[in-house]
This record gives sequence, structure tokens and C-alpha cells, in this order.
Amino acid sequence: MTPDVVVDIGNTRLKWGRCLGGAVTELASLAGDRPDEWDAQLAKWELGAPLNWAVASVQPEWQQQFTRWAESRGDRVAAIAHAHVPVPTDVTERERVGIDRLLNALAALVRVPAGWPLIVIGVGTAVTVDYVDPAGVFRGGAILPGPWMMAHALHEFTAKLPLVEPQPFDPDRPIGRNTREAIELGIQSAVFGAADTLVWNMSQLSDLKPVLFVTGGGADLLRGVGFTADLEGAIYDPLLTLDGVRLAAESVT
Ligand SMILES: Nc1ncnc2c1ncn2[C@@H]1O[C@H](COP(=O)(O)OP(=O)(O)O)[C@@H](O)[C@H]1O
Ligand SMILES: CC(C)(COP(=O)(O)O)[C@@H](O)C(=O)NCCC(=O)O
Repeated sequence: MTPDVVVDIGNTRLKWGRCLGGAVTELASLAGDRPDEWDAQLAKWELGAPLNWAVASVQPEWQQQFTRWAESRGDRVAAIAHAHVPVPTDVTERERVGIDRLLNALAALVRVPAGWPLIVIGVGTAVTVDYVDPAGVFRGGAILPGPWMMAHALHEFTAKLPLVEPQPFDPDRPIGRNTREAIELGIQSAVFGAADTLVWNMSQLSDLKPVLFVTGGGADLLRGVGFTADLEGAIYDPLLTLDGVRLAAESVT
């Protein structure tokens, strides 16, 4: 099917991608459980009915609510399942891999000539770092708490730590001089340090230099950082998952 809008439902935000001319051209990041926001976004994009939606989700409750809302408008909603993602995997439980991780791999694979190893970092509620080998096989990766989850955990599990908004990594600030700066630096270092180590370890799996993709609502927190690994290139693409949904929708009849 050819969707009018693709949807990526994460654990914090519901993302819409407007599709025009075989590409995702615009992104909207919306609340996962706010039909009033969805109505407003439709009006903003001046979209009528009936629409074709392709939806991929790692949050089943929001997916149900979204599907009910769209179907009540008379729209068609295609749910993207693992079987729709034409990316071979070498993992022990393919069906349990977050579909967003597989969709990122699919979209990354079409952006790079065949034969290159790929690494995809997703910075959202969780951070994921995944490896696609030179044969195009998704080999799995790592999952760690995302920056906002870390900020919330530090605030909620302590008496004295304020809730801090994660900030972009700043290599010129190696020391936090007050509580807030110390938390910001701790979160930046946790995310970048983990990502950098994982990327380096994954880069050792092949003689070819990997191409790195960074996506997710928090991708900007890593923008401009220098990774230790020797990379063929680093591509920051906030539309990666949504483009994966669009590509997977081609497998839906
Ligand atoms: N408390 C929060 N926790 C997580 N993300 C938040 C929070 N508040 C705002 N955000 C925003 O939500 C987005 C989360 O990234 P996104 O990739 O959409 O995550 P997910 O796919 O897990 O829903 C970020 O753009 C961030 O700015
Ligand atoms: C790891 C994730 C929580 C990331 O989700 P997000 O941060 O995008 O909301 C999601 O991909 C997920 O629920 N995965 C299931 C387990 C797995 O991928 O193995």
C-alpha cells in the first residue's frame, strides 16, 4: 500500500511522517494519547479523509487508541508487522526485536550501497545501538536507558537532584561545577560513552569501515560528537524510522 501518512509510535511520542512523491517529507512529533493533538495536526497539514495510514509501534496501548481514532474517521490503517520488514536477522527472537530497530535498519540499508556494514543509533525513550553486517543482516545490538529516562530516574530516586533537561554533548566541558551541570554532564557522558564504546566494538566486526546513522528525538544530543571508531560516514536523520515504515508498507497488500 502507498500510505498518505506513516506513523512511528514510541514509548514517549507518536511521530507522523507526511508522504509525498514516494518520500517522507515532513515530521510531526505528537503525544501518544491525545486525539485532540492528532485532529489539530491533520488540520495543519490540511489532510482530509479517507486517508491511508501505515503504523509501526512499540507501544500497543497507544497503537490501539490511534487505530480506533483513525478508523472512526473512515481511514484505512495498516499495522506494520515484523513479516513486512524485508531485513534478514541473525538474532534469537526476531519477533521480539523492537520493530523500530528493524525499520531503522531497513531505511539505512536503502541509503547506502550494498556491502557496507551499518550501525544505527536511536536516541529516544531508550537508546539503541544496532549492527547490520556487510551482507545486510541485522545482527542485534544494545539497549540502554535514554537521556530523559536517566534525568527522570535521577530526580525520582533521590531527595536532592532536580529534574534536568538533557543537553547536547559538549566535549569542551569535562567537569560539572554545580548539581545541574553535573547531571547534564553525567547523562551526556553515559549516552555518548556507551554509544562510542558500542560503535567502536561493532566497527571491529568487519574490515570495512561502517556507516553510522543517528536518529530519534534525541539525535541532536549527539550531533557533532567525534566517535573514536574509524567511520565511512555519519548520517543524522530524524526521518529514518518513518522512512522505514514507508518502505515496509510496500510489503502490505
Ligand atoms: N520526559 C521525557 N522523556 C522522554 N522524551 C521526552 C520527554 N519530554 C520530552 N521528550 C521529547 O520526546 C522525544 C523522545 O524521542 P522519540 O524518538 O520520539 O522517543 P520515542 O520513540 O521513545 O517515543 C524527544 O524529542 C524529547 O525531546
Ligand atoms: C528498545 C525499545 C524500548 C526502544 O523504544 P523507544 O525508545 O523508541 O520508545 C523498543 O525497540 C522495544 O520495545 N524493543 C523490544 C525489545 C527488543 O528490541 O529486543
